[in-house]
Amino acid sequence: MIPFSRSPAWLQLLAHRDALGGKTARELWRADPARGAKLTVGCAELALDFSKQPVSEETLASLCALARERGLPEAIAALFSGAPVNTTERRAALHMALRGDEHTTVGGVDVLPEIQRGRERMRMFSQAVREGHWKGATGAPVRHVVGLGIGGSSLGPKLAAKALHAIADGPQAHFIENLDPAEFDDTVGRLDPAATLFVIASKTFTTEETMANAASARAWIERSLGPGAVDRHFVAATASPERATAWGLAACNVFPFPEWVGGRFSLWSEVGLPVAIAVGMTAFDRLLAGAHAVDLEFRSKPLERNAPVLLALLSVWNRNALGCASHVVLPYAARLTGLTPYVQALEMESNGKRVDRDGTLLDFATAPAVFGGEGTPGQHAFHQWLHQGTDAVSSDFIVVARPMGSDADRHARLVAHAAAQSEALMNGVETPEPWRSCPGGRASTTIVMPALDPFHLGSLLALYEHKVFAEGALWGINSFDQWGVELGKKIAGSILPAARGEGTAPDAATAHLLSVIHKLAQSG
Ligand SMILES: O=P(O)(O)OC[C@H]1O[C@H](O)[C@H](O)[C@@H](O)[C@@H]1O
Repeated sequence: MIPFSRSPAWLQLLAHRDALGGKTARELWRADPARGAKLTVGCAELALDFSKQPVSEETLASLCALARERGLPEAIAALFSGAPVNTTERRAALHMALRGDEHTTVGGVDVLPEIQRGRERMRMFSQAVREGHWKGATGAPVRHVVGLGIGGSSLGPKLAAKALHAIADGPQAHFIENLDPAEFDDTVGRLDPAATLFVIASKTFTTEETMANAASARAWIERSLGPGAVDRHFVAATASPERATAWGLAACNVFPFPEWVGGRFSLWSEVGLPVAIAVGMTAFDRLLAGAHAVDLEFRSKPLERNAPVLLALLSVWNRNALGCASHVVLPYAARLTGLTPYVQALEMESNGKRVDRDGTLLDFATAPAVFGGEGTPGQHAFHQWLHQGTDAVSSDFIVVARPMGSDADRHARLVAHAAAQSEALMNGVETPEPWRSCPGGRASTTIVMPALDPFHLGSLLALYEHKVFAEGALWGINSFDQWGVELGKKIAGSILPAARGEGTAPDAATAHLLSVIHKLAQSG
């Protein structure tokens, strides 16, 4: 395939950009006051307002031509077919199958029966825990469920548990990710072991942080309830069930999920168990249904009205034509605080790549740095950089239409701030005092959710998943592997003896750093 940077449709887009002559969304709005309706697209029950992006209808048409030239419709079809689109690991990426009821084959095997079995086991187990039929070793019902996982095995459940707090009527969900034992101590310090259930979520069941936290949790349970208590206080969600049983879990406490579920796409699988326990399986089903509704649209809607595709095309436009090296995700909802790290992992692990699917070094930029955080607190922290910093940046605002708390007026104020920020970023302001002036011309999309509930949350997350896949397909990269994270893990292993003070560091720079750390450790 011709590299993205040399594809004729892209070269045409660059010429179109030059012809636009830096026209901003503000100028485009002046020229066409009906632009709002034309550039607002529905996605399941979400609405995406693209009208503050510096694009004309012609730009969007050319971007869609780029998508066709890059084979995006074929890539979407391949994704849904169960083909091994994750080429370096020779795996399908079929997380969509977890939220639908279609027969899809992977390697000649229909995956639906296995998925339905898994969903049924989740339903029965979460119900038993929520209704108090599943009891701890002392006979006490579960009041706290603690997810032990990291990365893809934690970000999704953690985000969803917090986002759905308003309907969480089961045991309280907690999450421990860090290798730093302080997080473990601080979390379990407030819990009663007799009423605590741990869900070890790890696709590989080898990840250092998760296994360290699982070992600490087992010691904590055994210390107060005895060695026999493990069976009543631990379950696992994993694609390596044999490792989980080798760890000491009864086979009936292991909830396996298939290899073709990528870590950062695993919320929809048994990894979502802490969420199902906290909000109930009916609500979890709605989360799946909301995501499924987006899957259907992504698969079948024309590119011109296909929201994940348009998000991806605009991202490529901002990144490669307009030079935005960073992208901010700004949910105006306190309960959506987990969205930014979730999207960050999705985008940066999937598309933070420097070679294409054939291994050829790329000569164009890929994933932007993603950061951000909830509005309005971010307005008092990093938004200054958005308004007056020297770098080009694009933004996603996420607004919930219906009030989330008890005070409707405060919700109106929250909405006003979200709208004000995107307007200020687009329009800027010119004043005689240069330090007050804001240049404007910053691109943003606003995603409106009718309500913060399971269905719309599912839709929002699937929207981002498919955006990231489409973007990777346009660039010609494999969005489903993450080899870059392995190097640091390997080096940490070789440094560990020296970090413990029991060996020599593998290189001079590390030896120096460890000596500084060890010296300060002893100084207290
Ligand atoms: O689920 P696990 O096998 O424990 O993996 C947890 C996480 O760690 C890895 O290093 C990857 O970077 C993530 O994509 C993955 O989700």
